[in-house]
Amino acid sequence: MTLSVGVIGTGMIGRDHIRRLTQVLSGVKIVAATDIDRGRAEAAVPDGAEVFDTPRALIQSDKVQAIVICSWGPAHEEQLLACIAAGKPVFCEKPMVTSEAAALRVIEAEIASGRRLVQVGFMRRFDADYRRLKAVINGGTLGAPLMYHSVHRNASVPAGLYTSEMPLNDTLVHDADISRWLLSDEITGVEVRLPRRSRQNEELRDPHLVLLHMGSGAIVDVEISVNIAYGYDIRGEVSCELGVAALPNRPATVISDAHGIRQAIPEDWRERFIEAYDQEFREWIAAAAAGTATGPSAWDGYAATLTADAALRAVASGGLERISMIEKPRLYEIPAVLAAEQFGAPFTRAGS
Ligand SMILES: NC(=O)c1ccc[n+]([C@@H]2O[C@H](COP(=O)([O-])OP(=O)(O)OC[C@H]3O[C@@H](n4cnc5c(N)ncnc54)[C@H](O)[C@@H]3O)[C@@H](O)[C@H]2O)c1
Ligand SMILES: O[C@H]1[C@H](O)[C@@H](O)[C@H](O)[C@@H](O)[C@H]1O
Repeated sequence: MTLSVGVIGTGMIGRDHIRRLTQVLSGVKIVAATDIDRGRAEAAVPDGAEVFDTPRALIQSDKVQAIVICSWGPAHEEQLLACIAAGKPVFCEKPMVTSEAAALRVIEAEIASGRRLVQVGFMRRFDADYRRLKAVINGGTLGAPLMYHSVHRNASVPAGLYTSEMPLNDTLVHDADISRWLLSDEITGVEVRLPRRSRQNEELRDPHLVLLHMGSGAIVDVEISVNIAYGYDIRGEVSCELGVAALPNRPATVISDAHGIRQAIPEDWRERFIEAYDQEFREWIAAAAAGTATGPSAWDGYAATLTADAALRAVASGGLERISMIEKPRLYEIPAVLAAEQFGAPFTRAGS
């Protein structure tokens, strides 16, 4: 079966996803698109695909079986709710939504629909290096994870479009999600420290040092730098009781010349996570063709939103901001057998 997909939002990542869905992956075709800038959608779609005037018309069209949302965060809620109301599987780029109330509305609608329809674009979970790191932690030979050090550096961010809240409600959401996933834990509190401000972009508060307090007592520190100039640099290291497990450096050609010996650094996320995005969509296509979703869920989108909100409050208060989640609905509990298949054996202490 070939899954017929409609794309909402044909900006930077929307076009990149259209490229992978038309040129890289199989079992899928782009049949429709829409963007508030109609010309942009027309330029982005393959021949034969229809450009709709509104997201609602695209979602309700009989020719569209599943939807990919790549519009701006504040537009996601309405579009997600329309997809759920139409009973169609939907891949939604992060952030899933931009408020706790909106996240709860999405969760409530999905539960009422009776099955998972929403997959959130936390692509790190599909990256082979992160998956190997999680398998090592789950394997238990290093003992319990105590600290996770996460580094999230962007070379630059678009002036005027990327606002001062976005390091915490747009960028940090990836680190929040991967921390929960790697440590199989929930975030219960957030602190933010503001170092000396970078002169790279005087308009923005940058960088941020964020501390995520996990339910188990583990602590995650996250460096968010969005004007680091030299490239897109993502690092991660988990300190456990008996050892340390870290993401490897990315393989890149080693260049030797008059400036020394060096390796190129990815320019942005499209290059660094290219295989992860491909895998994320491979798994989404299979799930959507079966009428459902896989991987990061509306529950994970909700958790990331709560973390972003708490981080913004922590900047204002200067202290520890607690997070309290609703009880996890059964829809979002991964059946144990599936979890073991996906993530390796459940975590056990070494020697136990
Ligand atoms: N997972 C990742 O690593 C990753 C990377 C980049 C962007 N993103 C996310 O993807 C989304 C898009 O980011 P981008 O960088 O492509 O932004 P962008 O500004 O380049 O593109 C967004 C597009 O959506 C359109 N749009 C906005 N609101 C709309 C609406 N209500 N209806 C129809 N079209 C609408 C805009 O006109 C624009 O063309 C954001 O939520 C962003 O956080 C995720
Ligand atoms: O939308 C992008 C994207 O999510 C990237 O992965 C992240 O590094 C950027 O900070 C963010 O602005």
